[in-house]
Amino acid sequence: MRHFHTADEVRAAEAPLLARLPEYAAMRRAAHGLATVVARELRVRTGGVVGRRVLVLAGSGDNGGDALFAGAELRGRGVAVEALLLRPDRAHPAALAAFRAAAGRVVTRAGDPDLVIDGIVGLSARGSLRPDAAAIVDGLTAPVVAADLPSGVDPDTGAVDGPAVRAAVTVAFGAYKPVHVLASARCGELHLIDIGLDPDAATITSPDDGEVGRAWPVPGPADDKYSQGVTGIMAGSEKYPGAGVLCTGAAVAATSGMVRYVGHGGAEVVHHYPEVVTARSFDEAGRVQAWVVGPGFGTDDDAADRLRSVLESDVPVLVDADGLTVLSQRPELLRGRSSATVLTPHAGEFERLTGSAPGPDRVRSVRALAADWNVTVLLKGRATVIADPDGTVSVDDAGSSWSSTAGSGDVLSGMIGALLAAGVPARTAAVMGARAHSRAAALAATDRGRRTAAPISASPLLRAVPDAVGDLRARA
Ligand SMILES: NC(=O)C1=CN([C@@H]2O[C@H](COP(=O)(O)OP(=O)(O)OC[C@H]3O[C@@H](n4cnc5c(N)ncnc54)[C@H](O)[C@@H]3O)[C@@H](O)[C@H]2O)[C@@H](O)CC1
Ligand SMILES: [K+]
Repeated sequence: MRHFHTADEVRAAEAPLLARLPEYAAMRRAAHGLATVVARELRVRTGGVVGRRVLVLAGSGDNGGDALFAGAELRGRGVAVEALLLRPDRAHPAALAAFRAAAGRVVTRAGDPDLVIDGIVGLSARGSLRPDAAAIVDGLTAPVVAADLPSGVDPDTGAVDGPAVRAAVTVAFGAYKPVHVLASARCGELHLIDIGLDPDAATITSPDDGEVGRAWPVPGPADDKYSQGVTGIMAGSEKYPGAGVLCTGAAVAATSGMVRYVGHGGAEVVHHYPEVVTARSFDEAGRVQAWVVGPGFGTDDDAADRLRSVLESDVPVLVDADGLTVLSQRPELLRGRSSATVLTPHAGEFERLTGSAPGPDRVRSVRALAADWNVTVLLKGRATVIADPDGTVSVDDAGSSWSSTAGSGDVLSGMIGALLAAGVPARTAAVMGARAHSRAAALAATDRGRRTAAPISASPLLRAVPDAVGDLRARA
């Protein structure tokens, strides 16, 4: 499990550490880790360390101090290090003294370095890069190694509302911060340096692939089709039969139990998946352990009646797509639910549900909806944010955007529905489904082996689900 600590959580954990250690010891540990990573990057990228050129961009706080201390250490390893001080009058005094003592040069122009260390701003960052820093960063061509986090990106929300650093590598000090999962594309390759920080458990986490693989339900010796969970799918319509096919197919692929389909697209579904049992109505469906309701099933009064029937049942229900539109008009349908409810909106559906877009602080917005409506919410995105009503948040970083394609959400909801039917708790099911879904998208984009990825649609994504689950289980 990876934990992502907010700036306040890191500061709370920093206080006892700083009280215990000699002055600058924590910074020196951070700087040593940073210098080690930079030296490794120089070796990989240029074939050596001695005589290579590194530019340190140092702001006015401890983040600049870390970068200058690292610059001093790299000087000791024979690197030609220059430092550009964004606020020369406020540069970290001890770190600047160490840098000068190591014969580091302070310059006023960026030059032509092999690598850049971004020590402009760290945990105390507010807003995007200021114009002077933005102009310098804009002119860089060398790869950037960010100290703690890429400057200009909000540490707690990952929001970028103006110029910001795009790092090739980020070296996190003491703990991962939310920016590292919410804006992973800005961070590049991540390294964590142990500086002796021992923070409490974070409220934002992300499971490892191995944990997802270990928890994936597979049939045991005593299992039969019913004991592994029966998933009910209410999706698709005469107008949109594809949503029913994709959603049902994903439930079939995700676990080994049984899938029932209810709706107007039964013939299409059975044509693709003969193992699916169909019914015309909810009342005729038979026993189901979790429902997925909404993809492509319409938003009229009939759809609302069907949604009501499902929500009145006492099993977990996932509401997606058209189901969310209906719910946004009739939130009272959730009243009295005795079992878990999972809502899986994209940003537009989120706005329909709450009246406002998720905004820059996606974690806060998702938490608020989950608490207000007493549901588990999964907000889709490159970083998918999942919150329980008690405020616990999991984030799945897809690592790519190949799944941004029509019908991909229907696949996701079918997979999560099957996990719910297998008895996996709501937030865990959502985060496991999201992880397998992003893995399947990445596998499909490379056709499970092609060297260069290419765009995909939802059908190859769905076909890659068993390989994705197998991959995750292999990491268990
Ligand atoms: N306290 C410690 O002993 C440790 C601190 N660490 C480092 O300290 C960093 C935090 O340092 P600080 O709290 O001094 O603050 P920062 O270095 O993050 O920021 C310094 C100052 O920059 C200004 N600033 C804010 N947003 C800005 C922006 N967008 N553009 C330009 N300037 C901006 C603010 O005045 C802020 O106080 C961490 O990220 C980490 O790198 C690590 O060395 C670990 C140990
Ligand atoms: K930084």
